[in-house]
Amino acid sequence: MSTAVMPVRVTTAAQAAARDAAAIAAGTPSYSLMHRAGTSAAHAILAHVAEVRSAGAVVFCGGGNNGGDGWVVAGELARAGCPVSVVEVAAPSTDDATRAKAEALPALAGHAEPRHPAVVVDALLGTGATGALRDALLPHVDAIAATRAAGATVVALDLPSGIDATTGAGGRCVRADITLAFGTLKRGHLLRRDECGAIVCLDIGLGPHAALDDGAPTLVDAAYVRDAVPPIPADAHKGVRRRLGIVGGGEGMAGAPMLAARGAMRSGVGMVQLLVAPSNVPVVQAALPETMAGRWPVTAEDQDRVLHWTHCLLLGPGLGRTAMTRALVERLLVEWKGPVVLDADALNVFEGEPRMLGSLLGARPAIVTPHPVEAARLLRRDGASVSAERFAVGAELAKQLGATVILKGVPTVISAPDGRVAVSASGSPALGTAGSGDVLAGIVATLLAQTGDPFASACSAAWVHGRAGEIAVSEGSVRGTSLEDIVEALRRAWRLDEPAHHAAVLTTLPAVGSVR
Ligand SMILES: NC(=O)C1=CN([C@@H]2O[C@H](COP(=O)(O)OP(=O)(O)OC[C@H]3O[C@@H](n4cnc5c(N)ncnc54)[C@H](OP(=O)(O)O)[C@@H]3O)[C@@H](O)[C@H]2O)[C@@H](O)CC1
Ligand SMILES: [K+]
Repeated sequence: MSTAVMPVRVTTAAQAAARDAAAIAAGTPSYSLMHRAGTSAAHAILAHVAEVRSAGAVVFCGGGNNGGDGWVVAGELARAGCPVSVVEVAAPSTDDATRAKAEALPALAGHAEPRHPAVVVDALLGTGATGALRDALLPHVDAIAATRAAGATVVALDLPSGIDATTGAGGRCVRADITLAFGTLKRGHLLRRDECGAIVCLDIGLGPHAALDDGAPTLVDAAYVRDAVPPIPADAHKGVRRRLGIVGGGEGMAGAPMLAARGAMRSGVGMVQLLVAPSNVPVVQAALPETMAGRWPVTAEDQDRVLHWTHCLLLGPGLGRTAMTRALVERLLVEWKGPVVLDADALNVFEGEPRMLGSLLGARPAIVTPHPVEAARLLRRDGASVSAERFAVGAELAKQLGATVILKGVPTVISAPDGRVAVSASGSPALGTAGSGDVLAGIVATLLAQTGDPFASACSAAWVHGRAGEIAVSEGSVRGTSLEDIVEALRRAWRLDEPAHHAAVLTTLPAVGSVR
């Protein structure tokens, strides 16, 4: 079992408040959390938008503690010499916000007003907001948007106002270029990447209370993957790097298993064997000469050959949703007791029968990789509700199947049958294309063959796949990035490096929405 450390949690509004409360109960004064949040935010603004020193900032403060954070930011920026003005949308209604305003006012007194501010700080609402934005705030949201249109960088404190921290719901809301999240990432951030811009999670001094054991998922990052996936030893041969059998590729669908094979080959696999429709064997062999190709294992002899050879089976890519598929998958799951990854049609043929699939999987290391529509099919519910409740649905499916579930999406949620949940937020819209899931399946099956740990393999594969998408896009554009580029970018993604950041920064996520 992996001993990986994943310090950043993904919380609901209530889980975020519980962490603040736990730190306060353990002796940290609540104002010190607000002060730390505000000063760290001011430092982040100075670091990200150098022009704020000369052009200044305008800070929109609401009446709650999010507004209090805004007052701390305003005071700190003024003390750093920036021109600063505050738009007080509501007078402070909490003791901490009242104190924050009182401490900021002397620094702001007599300060130059920014004429063309470089930064607009959104401190209207944070995790305490409920329901849609009240009408009284709409002119301020418009004013923030207008200043952004004039060239200012919008920095949201904790989260863009108007977005529900727990559900991501919300119609009108602030559109931020940078969101400075306090202590934890909120689910709403990951569900509304377009509005959050780049996300920087700041340490506000919650200490061990940030990791409160209340089921809040952990965020997968490069450090986790470095810990979970062992380096390839100097004397590794193809047996050490493991052999992977991929069963897929029905007529007209030879591409899917080949993409899975290419994901595997760019993730350190030792050998791949593709078992496809008889008519596809020559094309697969010609396109990927470094793999072995054969026909679906229908006879006992075919079956023995692959089952004695492989360390892990990946079933599904391009297999086709047919009675033959159901029979083949069932038979292989009975004959093969080792690790398996099931994707696409290997899942689709168990529509409405998760318990049946679970009994075939038994207690072996197993991973399923549905997208929301496939998960909906398995559970016989609608796809929209699966997306909306992805945190709960992933966990439910994992329990029913007794397998680790990668519920793909933005964000991807990984659930283990024992209740562990993680989130992978790496990625780019460039990954939203046919064949992307096949590449992921090849990566995850390789890691499962090598580590035997389904949860660590699933988390690591999801993160690396997303990271390859980020890298491919950073070197070009979303529109111009093909799956080819993403497979190629795995080479870089597997370096598992991450941007060096300041000690007060817990993690960063790049802006992925509205990026060309
Ligand atoms: N110790 C801590 O907890 C720490 C908390 N921290 C910070 O505090 C934030 C949470 O603060 P919070 O709980 O005070 O709530 P907050 O987000 O300011 O909103 C409440 C205000 O919004 C109003 N309002 C509500 N709904 C609305 C709507 N739909 N449309 C319009 N208005 C609406 C509501 O009005 P009311 O309902 O009272 O009339 C009230 O005025 C958190 O995100 C982080 O930034 C950090 O400093 C670290 C320490
Ligand atoms: K805000």
